[in-house]
Amino acid sequence: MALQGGPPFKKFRADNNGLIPKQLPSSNPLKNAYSVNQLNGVVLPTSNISLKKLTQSGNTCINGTYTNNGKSLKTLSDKSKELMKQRKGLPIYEVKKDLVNYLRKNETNILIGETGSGKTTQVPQFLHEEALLKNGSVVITQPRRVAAISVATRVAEEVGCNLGGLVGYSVRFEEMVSDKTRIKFATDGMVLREAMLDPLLKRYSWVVLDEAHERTINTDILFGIVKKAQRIRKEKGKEPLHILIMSATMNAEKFSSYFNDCPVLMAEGREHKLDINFTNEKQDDYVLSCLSTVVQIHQEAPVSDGILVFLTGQEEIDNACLAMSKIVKRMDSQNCLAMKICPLYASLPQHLQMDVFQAPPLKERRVIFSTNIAEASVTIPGIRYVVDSGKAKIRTFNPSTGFDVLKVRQISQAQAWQRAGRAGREANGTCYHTYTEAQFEKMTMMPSPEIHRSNLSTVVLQLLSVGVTDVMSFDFMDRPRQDSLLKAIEQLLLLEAVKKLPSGELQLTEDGRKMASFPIDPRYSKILLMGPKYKCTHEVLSIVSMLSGEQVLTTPSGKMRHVAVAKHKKLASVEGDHLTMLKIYQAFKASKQNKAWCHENFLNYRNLVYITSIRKQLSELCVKAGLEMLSSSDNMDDIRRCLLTGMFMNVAELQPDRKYLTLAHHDQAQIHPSSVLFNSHSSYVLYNEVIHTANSYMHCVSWVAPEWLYEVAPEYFRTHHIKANAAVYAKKK
Ligand SMILES: Nc1ncnc2c1ncn2[C@@H]1O[C@H](COP(=O)(O)OP(=O)(O)OP(=O)(O)O)[C@@H](O)[C@H]1O
Repeated sequence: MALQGGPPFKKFRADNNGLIPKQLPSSNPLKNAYSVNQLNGVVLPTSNISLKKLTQSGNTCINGTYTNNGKSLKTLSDKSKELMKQRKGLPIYEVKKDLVNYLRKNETNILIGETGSGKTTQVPQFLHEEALLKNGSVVITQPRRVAAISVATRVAEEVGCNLGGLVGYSVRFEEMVSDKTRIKFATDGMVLREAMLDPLLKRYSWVVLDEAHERTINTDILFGIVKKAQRIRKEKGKEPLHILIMSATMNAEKFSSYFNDCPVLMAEGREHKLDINFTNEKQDDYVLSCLSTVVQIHQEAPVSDGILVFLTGQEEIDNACLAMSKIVKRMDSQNCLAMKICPLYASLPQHLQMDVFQAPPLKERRVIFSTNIAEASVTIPGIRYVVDSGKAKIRTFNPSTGFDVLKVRQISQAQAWQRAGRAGREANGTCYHTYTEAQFEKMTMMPSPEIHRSNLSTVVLQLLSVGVTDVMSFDFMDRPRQDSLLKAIEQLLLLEAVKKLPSGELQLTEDGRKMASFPIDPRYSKILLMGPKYKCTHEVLSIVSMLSGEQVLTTPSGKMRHVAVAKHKKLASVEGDHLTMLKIYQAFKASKQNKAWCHENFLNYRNLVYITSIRKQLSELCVKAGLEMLSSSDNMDDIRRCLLTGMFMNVAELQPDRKYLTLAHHDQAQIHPSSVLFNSHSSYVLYNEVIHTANSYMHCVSWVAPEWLYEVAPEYFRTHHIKANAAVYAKKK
């Protein structure tokens, strides 16, 4: 069929004209792509054990009866029998006996196995079945909530229990656990929070740090925490804490050396074949390349074969979904198969995220456009094809502004491999990387540790709350830069979240302890803490929730653009973007969360619903922290004063040339055209972030009075001089 596609479609046409994506040998698709050993870039220490296919232990399911320590538990249903058959087919299951022996022998192990080999779902069950948990339980960390929930759901099914029974999960603001839970999947952030209350992690006999290669901040901190907990438990003669580090793609030598030269176990083999393809030529537009690849697959593959496409962010994904549905409509008229298109990103309401883990539709092809939240750990039913753009939004810290920004960047080889690994899980699979093999070779092997790319104040706060007082000498696997750590400490000192003891050690203040209980930037939690003082807890809760969610204004292109702009203007507040956010949130609540109202006003309904849920969760934490829930809906000044208590480091002053100068770093910046204050010239403004493109733009801006600055943070503004400061200061004196 003829697609009106243009060059990118052509590039992927399988028409033997030299434009077919390069296919690696199918007999051993990994051979010419990359293998675990190559990824390590090192020869593994000789003590490492390669777990080849060995005989099955097979002692957990005898004639359809599930046993634990020889005790018959229950007869398996047909579904469970089928699941048991699937389990036994997994490469990890085949080496169960050997693996369990090694795990029993060593307190710390590293396990490397191909994607889909069964590490995440099987190893925790082995620990339970083989009584390695003793009286404790195992927690398996995941960098993302969607993985924690979906894997827990699968393991509960395999074990034959309800979620929250023997198998449970714990993610931010949501837990499915009970006294019976022995196998718990949790986000790394949740385990870190548990460590704040119980630094020795006493309830666990095993901690499994899964997808360790991702090197999220939380996982990196956990490395140090579990290592220390293991050592102290040993010194105190307490029950040992076993540590297991797992991934398909990791630098084994580095991890082994950090964990006291622990052994590295390698489980070889994969259950299903995976074909890896690269393009022959560089692509100009990765979104278009992904769309054209999907179209090609859609024309050729059976309807039951699902496609998972990796793009970078919400907006791009929403646009890709829209573009795809238009393409399919055109194809429909030419008798093409129907397609169900699903977005998948973190700010999507959870029930929609989990929808993709349901069985795929029968008569439509399912195509999922996802961010990297589906990159590791997950098995999405029906996915046989992966299309990888090679890009992701990656957190980067700008030390001159003090802010983290998400930027579209090239992924690492390890991430490319993880993405490919989402196909070939239930059956043979194929991955199309929409970049050349030469481009792949140039990618870094591993993602750089997030701790090196982020605002460290949250990290320092977390370290202090788990009792690490000498932050500068914490056992980091990759130590953050000294100046970044010092800057983070300085920010926390300014926010009065920490204080310096005469010994030089840092101590959390009462406010700091409360701030650490909020899973948000310390600047935002400080604002919430100050809500009662300015009698506006409710208002700042709404604003902070809006700031923590995704963009709610939708601005279509074309004719409707000016209609949207006019509608948005009606919701604008003259005080600035923060109070505009409040107005929008309040109007949404007043509409009773009405979808049609959102549509009429060009607001993203889904994002507003998500923000409502964030607000609810933060509000519960405020109550837990003992904050008075006060409201001053008519006092706009006090609300901005309160915002300043956390954001006083983000103030800019108008200069005679009508540009602003940030007081923290004396950088020139302009108000971004999307701000309601664009074109206004208030002497002082509060901004949320400065984004550097060709110009430096302040985003999310509100005007503030100079005397408020002095009231809110007198010390800070004594040293960060403002023109009006001298007068105000003199008056106060
Ligand atoms: N929700 C699910 N539905 C169907 N099959 C599943 C599901 N979850 C897991 N599986 C099966 O179990 C296999 C092993 O999954 P598991 O997540 O344990 O592998 P893994 O080795 O941890 O992979 P990765 O390194 O990619 O996280 C999958 O390849 C798939 O065959």
